[in-house]
Amino acid sequence: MIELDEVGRTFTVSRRTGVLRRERRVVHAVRDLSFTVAAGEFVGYLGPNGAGKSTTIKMLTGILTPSVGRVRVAGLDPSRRRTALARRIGVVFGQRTTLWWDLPLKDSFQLIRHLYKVDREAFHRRLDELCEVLELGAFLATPVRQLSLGQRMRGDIAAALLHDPAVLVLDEPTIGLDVVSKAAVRGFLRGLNAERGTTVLLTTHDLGDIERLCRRVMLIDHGTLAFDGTVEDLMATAPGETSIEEVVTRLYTRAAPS
Ligand SMILES: Nc1ncnc2c1ncn2[C@@H]1O[C@H](COP(=O)(O)OP(=O)(O)OP(=O)(O)O)[C@@H](O)[C@H]1O
Repeated sequence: MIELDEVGRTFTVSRRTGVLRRERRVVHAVRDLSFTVAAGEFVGYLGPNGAGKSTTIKMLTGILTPSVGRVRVAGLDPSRRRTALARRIGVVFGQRTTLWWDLPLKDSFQLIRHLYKVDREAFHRRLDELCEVLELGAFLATPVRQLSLGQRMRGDIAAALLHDPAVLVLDEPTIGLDVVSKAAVRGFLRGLNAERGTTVLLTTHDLGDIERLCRRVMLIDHGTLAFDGTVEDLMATAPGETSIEEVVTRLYTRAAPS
């Protein structure tokens, strides 16, 4: 469902070093990154700040084009087939909303139905299901700006799934949520993957998300894949450690590649 083959992405940044002088520097946000995610997998994508996670997600969703290498999502090249891909992928950014701030939640959903050209009957069926499992009923008529963070996040997740995508990419979906809201979001995502077979790629700094949801974990560091395996394999990289926080801290603090 997701394929990356020797993908690299660089950015050129320039900074002023004198009155008339600028220094240009190439940042390798992602380099030589290869992995595949099969249909129905639930994969955690971990890495320290600046490791290259968002850059990867932006390439998967077609926002950024790779500098080198090949990306395929649902068989499509994301940067060339963004419209076709939009029908197959759902994306949730925990730090931003895709909903219309001043509109009631249900109006945002209607706009999304039109944008994605979702058939009216299929839309209402899907919305009813999502309202039930995400418990949206009580605030469907509330403007998004009046929603609590937990309510807004459940609204954003529903919005990403109204067109029933095969792949869901989540960027920190539980950030800032209290324990009850976190448990609700996690329970929903687990059910979505188990019951509908939706492929999920989850980026998070919350290792509780990883422990509770992901069978497989990929860890990116300095733009390259530093680990790919099960949570048990991850724990086995630091024998004697019992907490995932400690194991991940060890991996994050390893020497940077030259
Ligand atoms: N538009 C850009 N221009 C220049 N450098 C960039 C740009 N976007 C990302 N970078 C650099 O690429 C590297 C990877 O950034 P990226 O945002 O992908 O990391 P991340 O793993 O998502 O980090 P975080 O966990 O902090 O969100 C960083 O060194 C960052 O400064």
